[in-house]
Amino acid sequence: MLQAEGIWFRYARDRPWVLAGVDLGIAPGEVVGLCGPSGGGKSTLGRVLAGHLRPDRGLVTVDGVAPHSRRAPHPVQLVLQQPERAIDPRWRVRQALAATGAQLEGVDERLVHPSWLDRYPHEISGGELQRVNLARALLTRPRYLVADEISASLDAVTQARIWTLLLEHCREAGIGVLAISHDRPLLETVAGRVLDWTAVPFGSGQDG
Ligand SMILES: Nc1ncnc2c1ncn2[C@@H]1O[C@H](COP(=O)(O)OP(=O)(O)OP(=O)(O)O)[C@@H](O)[C@H]1O
Repeated sequence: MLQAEGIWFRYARDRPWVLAGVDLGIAPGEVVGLCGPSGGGKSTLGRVLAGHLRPDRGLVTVDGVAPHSRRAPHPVQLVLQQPERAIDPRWRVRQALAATGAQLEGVDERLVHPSWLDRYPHEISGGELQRVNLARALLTRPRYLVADEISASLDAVTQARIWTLLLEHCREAGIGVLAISHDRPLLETVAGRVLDWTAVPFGSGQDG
């Protein structure tokens, strides 16, 4: 179980709280959608869950344990909207995948076509690069995936393809997913339940 309990976070002491007492639980293999207003703190929560940001208060645990080892890949992997910002443009796809430390034989050809391996990021399409980015996260064998607007810049067909691949992999491996998107119909298609932060706003500037 991925559990976030009483998470408070702000980017600086003189800034308003972005997350103010957020609780969230995601079971293995469960797909949870998160939508809400722009600037509401969804991406911030994703970064806290994946260990990129440390909460000011509260705890994130996976099966009751707070992930902490810097040597092992984090059990919660974050996949972002712009894969070109996540992958070094000077690396070929093969090198970007190998940097995870995993064996490349483990790369699923449904996600990454072998012909892409010797190309640079600018030599494959945006949708293909996002598939490489997703494969990179999956190669670390995460327990949970935070998919933050991963298909927002893609056309409808590519978007559907990415989500089909992601859901297939996560179902097979029992990976829980937090899907963050402005696209509520998309979330209702991919997720078992959708949390709407419009109804319960965070980041409303509470002091605490
Ligand atoms: N690195 C940062 N430094 C300072 N403030 C930040 C930083 N990143 C985000 N913020 C602020 O934190 C708040 C929440 O941002 P966040 O990106 O988490 O919201 P969001 O719900 O994901 O928004 P969107 O739907 O537009 O992506 C916003 O007010 C934003 O300006």
